[in-house]
Amino acid sequence: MVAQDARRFLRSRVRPLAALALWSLLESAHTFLGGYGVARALDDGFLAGRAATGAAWLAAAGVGALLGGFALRGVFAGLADLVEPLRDGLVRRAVRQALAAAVADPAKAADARAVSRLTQQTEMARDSFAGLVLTARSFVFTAVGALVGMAALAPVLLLVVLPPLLLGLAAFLATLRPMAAVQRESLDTEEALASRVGEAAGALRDITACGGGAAVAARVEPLIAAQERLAGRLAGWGAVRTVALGLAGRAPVVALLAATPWLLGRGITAGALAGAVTYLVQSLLPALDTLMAALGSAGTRLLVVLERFCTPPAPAPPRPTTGPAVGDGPAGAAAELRGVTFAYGPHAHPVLQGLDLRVRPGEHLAVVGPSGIGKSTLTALLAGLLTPDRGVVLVAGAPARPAAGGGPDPRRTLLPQQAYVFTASVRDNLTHLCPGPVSGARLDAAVAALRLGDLITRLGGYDAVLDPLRLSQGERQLLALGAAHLSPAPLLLLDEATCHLDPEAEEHAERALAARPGTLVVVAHRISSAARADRVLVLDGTRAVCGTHDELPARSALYRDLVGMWGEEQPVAPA
Ligand SMILES: Nc1ncnc2c1ncn2[C@@H]1O[C@H](COP(=O)(O)OP(=O)(O)OP(=O)(O)O)[C@@H](O)[C@H]1O
Repeated sequence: MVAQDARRFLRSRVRPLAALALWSLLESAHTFLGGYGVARALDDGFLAGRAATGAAWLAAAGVGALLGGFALRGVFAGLADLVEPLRDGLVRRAVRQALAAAVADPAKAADARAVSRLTQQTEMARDSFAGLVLTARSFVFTAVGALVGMAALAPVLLLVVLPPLLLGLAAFLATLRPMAAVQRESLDTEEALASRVGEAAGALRDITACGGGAAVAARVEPLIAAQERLAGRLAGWGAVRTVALGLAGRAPVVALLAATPWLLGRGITAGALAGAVTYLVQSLLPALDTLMAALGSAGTRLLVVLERFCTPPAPAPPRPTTGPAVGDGPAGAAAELRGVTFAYGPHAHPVLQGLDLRVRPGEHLAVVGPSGIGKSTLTALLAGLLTPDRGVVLVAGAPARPAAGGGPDPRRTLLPQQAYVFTASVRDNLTHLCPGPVSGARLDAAVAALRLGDLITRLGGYDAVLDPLRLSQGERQLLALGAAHLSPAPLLLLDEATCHLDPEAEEHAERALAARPGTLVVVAHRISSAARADRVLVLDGTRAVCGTHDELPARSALYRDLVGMWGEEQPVAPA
């Protein structure tokens, strides 16, 4: 995959590659002149007693160095044409992958990996690629310049220098593939180890409480052992690579020195020998060392980053579902859960699992179930205060999310058991969920609907300032219910928001809120509250059943028990 993409990219960048090659060719002239100038300066100049000629050849080598500098400037300019498009392409790919993931699962929070890909990883790929191109190109053209120079001085020099150089390079190239495989395996093991240790770290308290230390250690230790073994293998390959490099870089110098008497006997001049040593020590060795360092660090980084980009993201795991949506109805639901699974923590038992639910516009739905079964969790998910681990929660067709800016959400109002009342006028307490001013007539209508008149008179009228500490729990709940009635949100979620009212006041409040335009979801505190609703959702472990109060006893043993055990006026969920 990476190789295929790399080939396609390089084919699309023929012009910048050709420009780089031309500049590099000019740079190799500098290498050529470096050794050749030294040889000629000795043979034709200083050793022949012609100092001026010697100095002229040295000057020519100096001009070669200037030419090399000029060529390097061109190389850097051409490099940008090759490297920047790579970065742009990777950025495009990262954006496409992030968008595809967001479209596939709109409720999921933004993937942090996408941000890392867009910023750090694309920069890393660009820098590594630039470093590799620079060093690989420099090595190739330096080698060409040096070998052509030696051939120009005396072809027999190549006979001595080339075999150890080629042997060393072949050995080095042979290490690339197995070393990359070990490196990849090592990275995979490292990631697996990090994720397993991360899992364990998130559940240390539970592991200790359950005495699960040995079991966790048994899962982690094989990975640590594998990592240690792979680190050893990597070090072994690193040693082979160093030997190969030593062979390619140093052995030609040793061979040349060892063959000097033989070469002198064949008429090779001292100048040619000095030129050859200059090529090896001044040009080839540094280029080889830089290439090795670059391949070892930037090469590995580039390979890993490109693999991350080129491997298509894993498809989202299939959504677990408990069958057809509870409360199926026509499209355009007021609120909807699709395959929702939620747990309080990565290792906690899910409170809801694969729950499908559709609440119709204008419907009055009651949610019942034993204490701790997940009723509040369900309302918090509908309110967008919690995000499902899997699946989607939609309110009026859009993912449920907390309101931007922290203000009241125009799509839903959630009243918890602890009513929110604050030190301000009665009017402010009743209208704080409304975006604009509320007319006196609307205020009066809501107060009448909820029968709050007596309470407000007792408190001193709409403009009296409230002291929340002097209100009873029931009075606070009544004021909060008044605010909910006035709120324009089409979805009203009551999470035991009437638990401090007597059954009669509760019935009146619920009927008033159900009569208000919009949809009402009530976590029922009494069976009478469920009996009033259009439908009842019975939460039973990770199972859920939805139906009318009349049909549910036949369909849900739990509902039958709830009705039978507590009677019509008793709490559904005992505290
Ligand atoms: N913030 C939290 N962190 C961890 N676990 C939680 C948290 N909130 C609730 N739980 C657990 O999740 C489960 C469901 O809780 P939830 O409050 O949704 O149940 P409930 O049916 O509303 O209960 P009740 O009728 O008592 O209010 C319970 O086991 C509870 O202990």
